[in-house]
Amino acid sequence: MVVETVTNMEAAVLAVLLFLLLAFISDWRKKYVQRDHNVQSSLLHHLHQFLPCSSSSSIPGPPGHFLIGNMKELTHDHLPIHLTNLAKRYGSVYRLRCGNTTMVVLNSSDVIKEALVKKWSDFAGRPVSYTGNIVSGGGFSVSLGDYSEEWKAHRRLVHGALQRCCQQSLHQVIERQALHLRKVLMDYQGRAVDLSEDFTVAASNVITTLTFGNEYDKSSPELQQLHNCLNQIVALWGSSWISALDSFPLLRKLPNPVFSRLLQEVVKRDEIIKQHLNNYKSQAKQSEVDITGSLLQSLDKPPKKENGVLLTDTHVHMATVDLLIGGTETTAAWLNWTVAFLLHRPEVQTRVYEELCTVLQGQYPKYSDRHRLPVLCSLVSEVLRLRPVAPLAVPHRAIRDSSIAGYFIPKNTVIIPNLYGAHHDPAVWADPYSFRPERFLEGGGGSTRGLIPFGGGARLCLGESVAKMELFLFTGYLLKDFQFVPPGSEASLPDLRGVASVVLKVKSYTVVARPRATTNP
Ligand code: HEM
Repeated sequence: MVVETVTNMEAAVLAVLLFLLLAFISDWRKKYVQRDHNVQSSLLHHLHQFLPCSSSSSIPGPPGHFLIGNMKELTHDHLPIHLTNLAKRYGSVYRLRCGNTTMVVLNSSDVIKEALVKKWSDFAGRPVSYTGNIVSGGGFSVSLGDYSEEWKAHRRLVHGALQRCCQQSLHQVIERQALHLRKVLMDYQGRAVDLSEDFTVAASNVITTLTFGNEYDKSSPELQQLHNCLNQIVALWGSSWISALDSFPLLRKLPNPVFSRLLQEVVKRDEIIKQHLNNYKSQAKQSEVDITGSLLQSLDKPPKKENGVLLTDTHVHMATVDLLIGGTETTAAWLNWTVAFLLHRPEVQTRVYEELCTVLQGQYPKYSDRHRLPVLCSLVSEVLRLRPVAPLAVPHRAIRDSSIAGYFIPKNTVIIPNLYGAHHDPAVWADPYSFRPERFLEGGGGSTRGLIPFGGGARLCLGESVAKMELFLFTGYLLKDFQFVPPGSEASLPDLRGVASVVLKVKSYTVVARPRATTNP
């Protein structure tokens, strides 16, 4: 015990010295958010050398290096692919150690469902951290808040508001944005363009309409400010300069401009959201079909206490942050992937278009038409399978001792559900790396039962119903009116490997949206 304390102290002192050294020799004041990943990785790599490794367990896993454990495995630029490759050697459940933290990576839909769905109450926690606490406004967010009575009441409140709005207003809101997107594409008049920003604006407008009662133009300074701020927070929080603070508390006493910047962005975020919510409250049009209206009205209704938990404006505030962050980049990335895959297999586009023409005879699809449009649905499912946009979900934490696939999992183990790996499991999917939507059609051999793009159990994506309606309607509207073609030769086809961060995105590419002959200008 004494030896361990001394070792920890030495490690902390060495870490501080190393941190200072690295801080001075690198030009870290410049562009520290976008700066190269290698410098950050090497910082963590060095710092983690000084952490003690925990004792071995029977769960298989790659051998750890002296002092740094398996840190190197986590610094790969495409982590989901790397973790999936490790599963080929170590099986569908393996462990990685980083400092004092043991992570268990789950790589098949069976083991992920065992943990997240069957044993949901054992694995519903989130890892608690110093910086996570700051980003989540003191643990008040649904996505990062740890499992507790308060968290349950909060999630239930937001879930209820989303359900009401799905039933009453969501369809209309998405239709409006899909028509707006159609106009934006028409205005490009067949020029080759990168559509990623237009997809982001469309997805974001669905959420801002539901939360603030407002939609924005691509050029709107308010929208730019909101997106920049939220994207900065996600990028800064993911940087190693920040995660080092969680592992090495002593570093919190040192000046850290990246951390100061994170604090500033969080303050800015909170000001923006507060202002929008205040504007919303002063509007005459607030109603129960908006998420915010619904949330606020729930707070106003006595009793405010759910199971002894008092929900406040802060919960509404953080729920808005959750929905904006969770509901914008994910949906937008999925739309961008869909067009990218369609450029590689244009005959799939033709099949969807023919189905839309035959079944709907010139009308736009309604969500209730989905049972009559199996080809369109198969496209949605296949893109969700091949490129689950949240490829490693959000880490879970074991809140008590438990087991997965017969392995003992001690309390506080961090669980990484590798959704990307599960969706490429050759035991479940024939030819798993190929884009073949037809696998989901009758006789195609694939089943949506193997899909888990939204996670599962207590932490199932809160926006699953919103997202499913968006993916179906946006794709149906776009493919009814446009044929997507590459701007030039085969060489201009998008790179399908992707860039993996919290969200798995396609590398930027350009495309021509050619109006169909049947499309009215
Ligand atoms: C293609 C679209 C989307 C995908 C693939 C997706 C996927 C996911 C995944 C995998 C998780 C983590 C689940 C876990 O921890 O096990 C998650 C969480 C979450 N998502 Fe989504 N999501 C999408 C769209 C949305 C939308 C549109 C919203 C909001 C309207 C949203 C809000 C959230 C929230 C709030 C959480 C945190 C839930 C919690 O911790 O309890 N997501 N999502």
